[in-house]
Amino acid sequence: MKQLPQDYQQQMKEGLGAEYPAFLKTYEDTPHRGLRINTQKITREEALHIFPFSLEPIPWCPTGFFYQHESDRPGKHVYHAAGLYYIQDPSAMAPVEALKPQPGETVLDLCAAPGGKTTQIAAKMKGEGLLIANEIMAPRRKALVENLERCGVSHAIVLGERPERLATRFAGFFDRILIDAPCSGEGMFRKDPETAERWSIKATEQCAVLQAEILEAAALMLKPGGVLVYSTCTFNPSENERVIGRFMQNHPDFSLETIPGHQHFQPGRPDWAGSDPALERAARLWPHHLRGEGHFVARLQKAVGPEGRRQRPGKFPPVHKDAVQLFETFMRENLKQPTIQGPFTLFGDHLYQTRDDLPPLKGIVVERAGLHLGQMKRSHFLPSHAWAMTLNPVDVKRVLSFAPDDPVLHRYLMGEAIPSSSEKGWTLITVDRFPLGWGKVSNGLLKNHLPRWMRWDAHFLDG
Ligand SMILES: C[S@@+](CC[C@H](N)C(=O)[O-])C[C@H]1O[C@@H](n2cnc3c(N)ncnc32)[C@H](O)[C@@H]1O
Repeated sequence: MKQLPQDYQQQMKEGLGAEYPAFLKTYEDTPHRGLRINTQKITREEALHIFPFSLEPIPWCPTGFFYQHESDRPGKHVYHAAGLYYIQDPSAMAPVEALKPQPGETVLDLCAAPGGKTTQIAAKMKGEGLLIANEIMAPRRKALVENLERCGVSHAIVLGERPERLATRFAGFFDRILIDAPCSGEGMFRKDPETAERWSIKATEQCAVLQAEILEAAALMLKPGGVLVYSTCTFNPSENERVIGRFMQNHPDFSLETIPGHQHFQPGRPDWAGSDPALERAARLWPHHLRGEGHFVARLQKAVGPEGRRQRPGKFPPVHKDAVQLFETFMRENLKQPTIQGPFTLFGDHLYQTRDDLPPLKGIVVERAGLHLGQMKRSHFLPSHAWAMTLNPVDVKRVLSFAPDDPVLHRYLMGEAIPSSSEKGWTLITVDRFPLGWGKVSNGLLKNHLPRWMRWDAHFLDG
């Protein structure tokens, strides 16, 4: 890797003292690679049985595994397109393990794109409860939506707001909140050397101001008794212990908890923040102590107390009954039994399954009001990719299933139409029993309905 910024080296040397040479040496090593099994689609046991990769458990995440980058290439396997796993830095799996979201809860992922941690939360919630994924940057939101679709997440709403604006609607609303904060990214210099080029002491100070603002907004949105996890991928104490230390001083109703799995990590460093010894309960993930990049994780609990008054639920635009009828006709014609009930809402001509227990969202950027079901055309309904990825093939009338290495399946993934003698109509394409997308059969040909972002280009499998 290129030269590390001088100021950065100096800062790490002063902080780490005798440990510094071991830390510096990690920049000569190849980063470790991880994937996380998406247990919303496949059990850990079945995954370990069918995945053709050499996997080794990641000690701090039961669904996480190290893989061999050169020989495995999991990003190029059909099972990736089917959302059976998410490729994620091993250390980045720690914050959601610390958050411990449960099925049925109301959870906010406040800085969500590209969705590594949102999909991890979703798997833990097993599709039950409400998951709000917020991402302020529009292009990053697109990647977030695509990852949620690929992983078959059905119970998420995607918003795109500044945290303080969200706090005006969601006061005291969430059981758990994750802040995977924007940061100076020092922990990623090895994996992503460009982050080092953007680094400066001034940038770390600006990040610290932003992080404190985000924490304040999140604190307002947490229910009494709720849990908040704050994480960064930087080593800088000004963005870690100092942000949390100041927050704790100003919020005596919050306590710092030892994170689950703490034994795998190093303690937080109150001595670097001139602050509360309780900061040792936070965790530092160091590349010279474990097989992963640099991370910081702190878990805070809000004291139990009376719940404040919630805003009355808002209403999404109503859906004309003709639109619902068109969708129900589609379900009757193509599914063995209806799998979706309302409430529904329409954004333009796009139909969503949404919720009726949300606060009013007028004026808030809503990227996805729930599960995107499809598009209403004049006389028919065009089903969405997002919905296909949540379906259980046993509920679908026409299914075309392929083995992972079938060349015809690879042509489908490249966006081609494929010959088919199957019955006419909408058909769910699967690899083994896992959905990949829609096709529509007529006149001996299956027309391809994969969205562009899902399609492999001609060189995808090269190299
Ligand atoms: C570390 S990344 C999140 C990674 C993500 N949690 C994951 O696991 O895939 C931080 C995110 O915070 C977003 N962000 C930037 N400024 C923000 C702000 N003022 N408030 C909230 N989020 C912000 C960035 O766009 C970025 O996507």
